[in-house]
Amino acid sequence: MKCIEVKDVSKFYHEKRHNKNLKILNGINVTVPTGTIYTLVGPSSCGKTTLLTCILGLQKFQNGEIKIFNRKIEFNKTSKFSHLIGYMPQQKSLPSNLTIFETLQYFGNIHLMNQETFYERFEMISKLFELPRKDKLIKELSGGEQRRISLAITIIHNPKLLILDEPTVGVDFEIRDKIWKFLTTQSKETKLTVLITTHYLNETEKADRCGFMKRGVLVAENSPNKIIQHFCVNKLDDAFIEIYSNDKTCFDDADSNKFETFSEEHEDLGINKDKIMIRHQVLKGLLLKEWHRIKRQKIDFVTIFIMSSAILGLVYILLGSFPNDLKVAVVLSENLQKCTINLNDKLSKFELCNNNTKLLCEFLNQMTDVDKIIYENYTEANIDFKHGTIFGFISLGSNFISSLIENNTKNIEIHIDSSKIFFKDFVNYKIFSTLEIFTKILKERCDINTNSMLPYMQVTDLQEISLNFDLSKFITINMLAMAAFITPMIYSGLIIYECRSEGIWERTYLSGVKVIEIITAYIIQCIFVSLLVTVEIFIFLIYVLNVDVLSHQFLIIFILFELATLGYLSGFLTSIFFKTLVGISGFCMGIIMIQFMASGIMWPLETAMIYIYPISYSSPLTLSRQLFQRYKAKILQSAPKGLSEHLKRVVQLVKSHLSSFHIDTEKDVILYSNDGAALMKKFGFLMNLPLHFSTSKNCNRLTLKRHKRHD
Ligand SMILES: Nc1ncnc2c1ncn2[C@@H]1O[C@H](COP(=O)(O)OP(=O)(O)OP(=O)(O)O)[C@@H](O)[C@H]1O
Repeated sequence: MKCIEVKDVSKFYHEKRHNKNLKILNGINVTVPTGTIYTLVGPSSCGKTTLLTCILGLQKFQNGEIKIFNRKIEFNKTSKFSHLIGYMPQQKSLPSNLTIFETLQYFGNIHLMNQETFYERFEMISKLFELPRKDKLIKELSGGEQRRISLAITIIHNPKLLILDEPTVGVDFEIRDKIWKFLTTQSKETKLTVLITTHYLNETEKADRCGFMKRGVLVAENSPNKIIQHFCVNKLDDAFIEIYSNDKTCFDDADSNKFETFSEEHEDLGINKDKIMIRHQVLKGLLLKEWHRIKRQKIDFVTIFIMSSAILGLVYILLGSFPNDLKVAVVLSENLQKCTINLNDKLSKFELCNNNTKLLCEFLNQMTDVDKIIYENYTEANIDFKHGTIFGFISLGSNFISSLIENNTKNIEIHIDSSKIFFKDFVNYKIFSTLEIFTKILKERCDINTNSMLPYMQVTDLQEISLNFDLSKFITINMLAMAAFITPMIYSGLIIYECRSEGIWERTYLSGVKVIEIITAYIIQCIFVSLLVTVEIFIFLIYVLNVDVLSHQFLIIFILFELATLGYLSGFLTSIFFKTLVGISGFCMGIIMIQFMASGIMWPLETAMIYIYPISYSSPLTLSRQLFQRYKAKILQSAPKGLSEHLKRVVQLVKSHLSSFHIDTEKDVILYSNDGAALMKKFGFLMNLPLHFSTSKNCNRLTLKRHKRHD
């Protein structure tokens, strides 16, 4: 009976660079009878591994025919033989973070072994190959130990055919002897067929037949003894020299003819006719392996997952807050330089109101949160401003106070670095609010009529006074989406890379695991990871950041989950298209950055050119943003600093003048008064301020409408 039959097989690789075909196998004929050990020898690169992978259906070949168990082999369709074949590749192909037991259990599961048989085989193999303690991690084993584990995997399911690619490399003499004893007894007692490649010719002598390959051609095939006799030498080593140095051949056709042709008997070997689409035990094996991996890499796993919360935490800490200690120069004319900034003295009305220097000091005192640097000289301040060492400067003339009261703005000059857009707004805001407080002081403490001062604020250099510093609100929804997307993407991309680089997939596939089973296992992992990220972000939002998710919890959960799933799938697809770590991580970063830019997180999309829109609208982040918008979901930081602070001040100001008022930080600001004319006189200036409000007047009501925001 022939177990393997290779007839006239040729294979070449197309070399793109040289545009020519590189022939690796050239009309190879190999016959391996059932119950025999066949060694394939030959110099490095002669095509031994290529032949084995063609036999296993892992590689395509251009000409010829290969049969195993009387069945024609087709590329990528060997799963029906999986339980009959054990393949040990040249690379170790082991999951480095699993223990010896877990590794063998994984292969036991995907081979559908029942528990009892598995434990029996495990004990037997452990003794036979003198395996280390079963709870030792694969990565902790020596090279020789790992080879033994690799061989143990190959035979755990008691296959009928073993295809071993240099199994004894790096294995000590004693164990090598044991392995060969095992192979020879098994071939005799259980009709095990073994096709083995090796560079050790002394091993070859123990085989029933051996084939010598040279540059893709089988140049000799016979039993070791017959080859020795044929060349009239004492050892195979000498025959090897005759074959390779002197270009001699040795075939004995009679030998192969003595084996019977294929019979229907092979049908009884139990060709896999499994019709179940997803086998429970296989799925369990796949998931268990991933679970063990997560367990072993828990620090990496937790670190990746904490990233989501860390991103959000940083957004809340860093964005939307006021900048600290921005250097702002204050140029004071000579007679005002005596002013000390930290003047906190409780001054009497007379001392304060009749002394411009004191009033100025009070004015500067009100300008908090900026680092005020006093300059004596306008030119010096201007030079420093141009060099960028100070962010802006205010030059106050000698009669600044009186001119302020008289509504004469010539005595104040404000320069702000507008290239730093957020800071510009902040400094504008600071100056505006300082003036606002200052006018209040003048009014309340000095009884100075400040009404005439109010219009002053319209004519200063403060072109764009943004009262709204709740930047975090705009960014948070996007960041939330980003955080949910990033972690699963990176996780799935890297996990798949790790599996592939370990070489586990090839072995898993050869063990008969179906693509649908692998996909199902990934979907389950995807759901698990996405749920984890969703729950993590949701808990972080509510319990750590104290974010009010209002009544849109389910929408937020849905969007987070959907984004995490899309992130996971993106990582999965990335790792399919890119084979290297650099490719996967680079592409993941690229996708993240593209989404970051194109989804309007960084800058409103309305400003983008129209051809960016397709990219933008294909981004999951844009879609989720739109969902938020559509359902008017609100995610508010517990205390959006800028807006609420400012509005509180406006409220105070308004309160002191108006009979009733209604204000809501999210809605329009509506000011009511019994006297419409007085209302407009006192607060008409608000209409001219280019705030984030637009205004409309209606008799006794002044409405400050919030502009539509991009989020
Ligand atoms: N994907 C590929 N593309 C191009 N050439 C390849 C590819 N895979 C293998 N080869 C070439 O095919 C030849 C045979 O490789 P193969 O691995 O079969 O050799 P081998 O006899 O098993 O060598 P060794 O004993 O060193 O393992 C080598 O020259 C190798 O460079």
